[in-house]
Amino acid sequence: MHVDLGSSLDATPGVSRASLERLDEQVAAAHERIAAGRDAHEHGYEALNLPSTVDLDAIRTAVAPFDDAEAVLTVGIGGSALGAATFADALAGPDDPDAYFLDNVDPEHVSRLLDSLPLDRTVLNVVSRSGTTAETLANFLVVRESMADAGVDWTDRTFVTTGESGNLRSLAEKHDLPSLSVPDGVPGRFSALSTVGLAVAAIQGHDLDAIRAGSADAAGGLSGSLFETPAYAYGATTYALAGRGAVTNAMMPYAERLETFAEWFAQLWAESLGKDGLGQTPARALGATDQHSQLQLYRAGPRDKLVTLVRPRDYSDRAIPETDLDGLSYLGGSSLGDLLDAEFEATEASLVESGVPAIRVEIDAVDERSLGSLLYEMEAACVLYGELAAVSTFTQPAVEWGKNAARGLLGGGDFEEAEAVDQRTSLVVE
Ligand SMILES: O=P(O)(O)OC[C@H]1O[C@H](O)[C@H](O)[C@@H](O)[C@@H]1O
Repeated sequence: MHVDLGSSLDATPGVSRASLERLDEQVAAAHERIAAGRDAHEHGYEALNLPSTVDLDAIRTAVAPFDDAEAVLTVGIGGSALGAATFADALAGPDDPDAYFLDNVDPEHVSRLLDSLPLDRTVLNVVSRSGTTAETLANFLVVRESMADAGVDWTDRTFVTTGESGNLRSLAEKHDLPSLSVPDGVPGRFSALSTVGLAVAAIQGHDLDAIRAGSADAAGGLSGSLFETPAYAYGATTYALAGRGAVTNAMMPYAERLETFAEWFAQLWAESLGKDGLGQTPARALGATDQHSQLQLYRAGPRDKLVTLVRPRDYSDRAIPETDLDGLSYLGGSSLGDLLDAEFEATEASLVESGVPAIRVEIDAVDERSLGSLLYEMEAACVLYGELAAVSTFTQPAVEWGKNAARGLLGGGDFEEAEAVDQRTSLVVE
């Protein structure tokens, strides 16, 4: 990824080149810590070793029985869905099996989706690192029943990705299902480049080697200076801006195919860095669409934001037909890509003009190699930010609290968090 920090210099809030140079000493120390964590295979840091540890052949072998699939339905949530969905939405071609994701338990949505799928030609991909997430297991039971009702032997159509033990692992063993393991030490939101994120890409026929090559390039490029490492430039600058008041980070790709990437980024940034009263709220926007809605706030609202503008440098373009319609001739002979690029640059300039910090992130193209690199570098940026902020990047106690409360309410165990539900105050207005 290519990072241009220029539009964040001297904004309000903003950083100066001198302050980034001072911060670079802390970046060097954080880089040492990250390298030591990777060498010792520590929890979380291990995710940054995935380019060399992921077993692509194991993924290909696990999905080989499903080479006739017309659709792949992933049942998973959070880190067990968003990485795979990012690849699927970015890379999908017209002849690929369709990818669907059940990452919610909205009953109407689940029923409608199941009614629309050719279940006898669908692969069911059940993913849960812990093997205990209620939404995932409930959806799995519902899909399994639908398959049975449709006369489909679900054991022929299902594969599982989970930890070495737990409910899902036992189920896979009991029914002799093809399965993959979630690698040790890799938290869900850092697992896009592992078995968790790559199995759907394999079923869709995408180039796993190129994804890995892109992430390996990025891993090889990590150095002790933010001025030499795009991932650290992004992580250090977003950290510095948050400390100066930019507590919201609007992630705004200018490519429809990267819309899900912004969702993936939101989980990575929010769950990893939202600790101890610190963090930076990820907002999701899409260029150019959200120029016509959210940009007003970004430019003229509270001075608590930075905008990350993302775009591919190369894409297949489409010409705009010539026209003699009054006032529109300037569009004719141009292209949709020219227009989108102009919108990107105009938006960046408008933010600079009003003093709002922006960071420009460019990738070569929306392809396997660039995505492997982009996801790896955003993970490295996040880990660096967490080191600089001294937060526990790889845990999510606040999320676990809510999971326990919900499980307790459903009678899934004795969880004291569930008591808080009865203790809430209500103030009803009808
Ligand atoms: O993969 P699972 O164990 O089912 O977890 C799925 C998700 O559950 C929780 O909400 C965690 O906070 C997320 O980080 C995780 O990605």
